Amino acid sequence: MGRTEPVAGEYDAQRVEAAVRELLLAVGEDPDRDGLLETPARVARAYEETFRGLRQDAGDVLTTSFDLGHQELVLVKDIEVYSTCEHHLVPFHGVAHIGYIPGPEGRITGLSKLARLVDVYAKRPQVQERLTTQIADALVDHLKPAGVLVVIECEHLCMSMRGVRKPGSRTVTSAVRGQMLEAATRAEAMSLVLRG
Ligand SMILES: Nc1nc2c(ncn2[C@@H]2O[C@H](COP(=O)(O)OP(=O)(O)OP(=O)(O)O)[C@@H](O)[C@H]2O)c(=O)[nH]1
Ligand SMILES: [Zn+2]
Repeated sequence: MGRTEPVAGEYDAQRVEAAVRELLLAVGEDPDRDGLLETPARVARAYEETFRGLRQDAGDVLTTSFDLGHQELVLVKDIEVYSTCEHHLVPFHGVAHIGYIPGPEGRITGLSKLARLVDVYAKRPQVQERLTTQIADALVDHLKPAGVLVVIECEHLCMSMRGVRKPGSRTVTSAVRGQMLEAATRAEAMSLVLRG
């Protein structure tokens, strides 16, 4: 079912731990001081979660689908997104709005599965554009919907806490597929997304 995605290798916690120790040394810290002793192991545990999506694909989460014969828009708004910018390895975070119109086969997925799908792609080194299109394409592949709209709004900490230092700016990306490309349908979905 769906297109095959590259599956990452096993998560190597020991290697992450060694790399974090090396990183601390490289920035001039002492990884053997009291407060940092457990940090490499802690970061290794945390990164397992932060990058868990590398070892998952959409088929792992879009497991439940039902045939309800409903062929109108389904929109889930304000799904929290925490991802990691692949350029600086710092977080970007915000919300995703996912809308789809079931296809003639009428397949509907559980609402929670849409939020899980966001995490499959967010829990990887990412750029926001790719995150957006991967979610849309996964829905197309797995649910065969008549149309899909994915809108993501995020603040990138690489732009807030360092570099250009512009806290509060939000980046909005969208991916639109199928019937949702039609002006009236898209306008209806977007007005629901923007309605706060
Ligand atoms: N298109 C896109 N750009 C991103 C994303 N996350 C971070 N970036 C940008 O990636 C760019 C990397 O630019 P570089 O010039 O290689 O890196 P840099 O010297 O650290 O750049 P500054 O952030 O401007 O200090 C920056 O402009 C970031 O704002 C994203 O999700 N999408
Ligand atoms: Zn960045």
